[in-house]
Amino acid sequence: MNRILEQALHQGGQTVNNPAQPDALTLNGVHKSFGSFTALNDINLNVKKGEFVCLLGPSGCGKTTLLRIIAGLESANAGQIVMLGRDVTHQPAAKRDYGIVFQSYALFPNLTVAENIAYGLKGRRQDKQTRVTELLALIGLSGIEAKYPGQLSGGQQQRVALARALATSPGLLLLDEPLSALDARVREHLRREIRALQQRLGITTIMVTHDQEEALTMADRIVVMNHGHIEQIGTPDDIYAMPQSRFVAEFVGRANWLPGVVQPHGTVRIGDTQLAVDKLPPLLDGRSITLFIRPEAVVLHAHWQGGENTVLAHLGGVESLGGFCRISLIVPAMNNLTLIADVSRSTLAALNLRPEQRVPVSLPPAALRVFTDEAQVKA
Ligand SMILES: Nc1ncnc2c1ncn2[C@@H]1O[C@H](COP(=O)(O)OP(=O)(O)OP(=O)(O)O)[C@@H](O)[C@H]1O
Repeated sequence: MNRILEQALHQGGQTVNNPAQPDALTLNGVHKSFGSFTALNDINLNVKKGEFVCLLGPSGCGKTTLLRIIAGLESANAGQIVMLGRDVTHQPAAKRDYGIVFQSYALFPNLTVAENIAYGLKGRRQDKQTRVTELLALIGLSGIEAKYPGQLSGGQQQRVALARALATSPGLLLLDEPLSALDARVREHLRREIRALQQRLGITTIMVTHDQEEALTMADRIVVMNHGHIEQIGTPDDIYAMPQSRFVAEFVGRANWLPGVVQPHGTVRIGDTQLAVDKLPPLLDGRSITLFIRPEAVVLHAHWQGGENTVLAHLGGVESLGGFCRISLIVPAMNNLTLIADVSRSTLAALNLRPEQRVPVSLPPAALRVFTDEAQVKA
């Protein structure tokens, strides 16, 4: 029997799901208020074993509060928390099987690396030493047992904090913005390391972040939060390509928003331009809607060839963003609307753009999504 499940049954935890295949974590209707302020409202989430889930959202959206509720460091006002089939809603933190890493390194400064890692371990001294050696090898820092946290870099301290969180082989790893105090280069490196380690160990992980790039590159699934509720749960691809709300579309990646009116024959009119849209939802005739398209889906042409959804634009500006370029374009036939297009450096070179030039621009019908008010409308 699974060690954690066995432990759960010994502890007398209530088995809620099918014990043969329980999810690593289930949240049912979690609610949290601080006085009259609602920090979390009706949070429902299932996390499968071995999954890496990111809680992503702007400052104050409730992601840390949710992580703390999962950890038992904060209590919910309503709802249920189930870990591996065991209802832990009313269990204290010490009875929940997880390791946690916080943003600030939270290592004991007066203890050595070995003592920090072994802090939560029980058993014989020799066994602890073996485990510490094992964990230091796992995080690529063998041989630093005797050092103190103050003698380590920020990235090294976070890796030690990670080793400490993994020391008891917990069923769940909770990470609260573990990389945000580090500089960009170390952050990127550690991102890859943490993800590789998580996959190697197959440990279910929930990470809080406000950094969309971190979530998109690390997570199996992303939970996008806003004002205490979940806006969308999906894979990074889903979240990026099929945002269900305007909030998600704007928080994750860049977007062009084009206000238009749906025409009876199934196109969308913006100024003097009629745009074809794949899967235009029915029942919208005559309604004002907003079209959404990602900047990299906008296609620029070196020469006018006409074609569907192709218009001429004035070049507004070109911004170099390292690996790619962001081009702003003003479209007279679409109420002088400004479009943003992201293109590779080689595409830009091939286009050979000149300031006075009119650039043919296509908006592929398959890349256009229809939003009314705040939500995406699907056909
Ligand atoms: N102990 C508390 N007492 C009162 N309000 C709180 C408390 N803890 C959190 N809040 C409020 O609840 C909201 C959510 O806070 P939380 O820390 O979960 O947000 P967050 O999404 O993690 O943001 P950040 O990235 O800035 O940490 C915030 O408005 C915060 O001010």
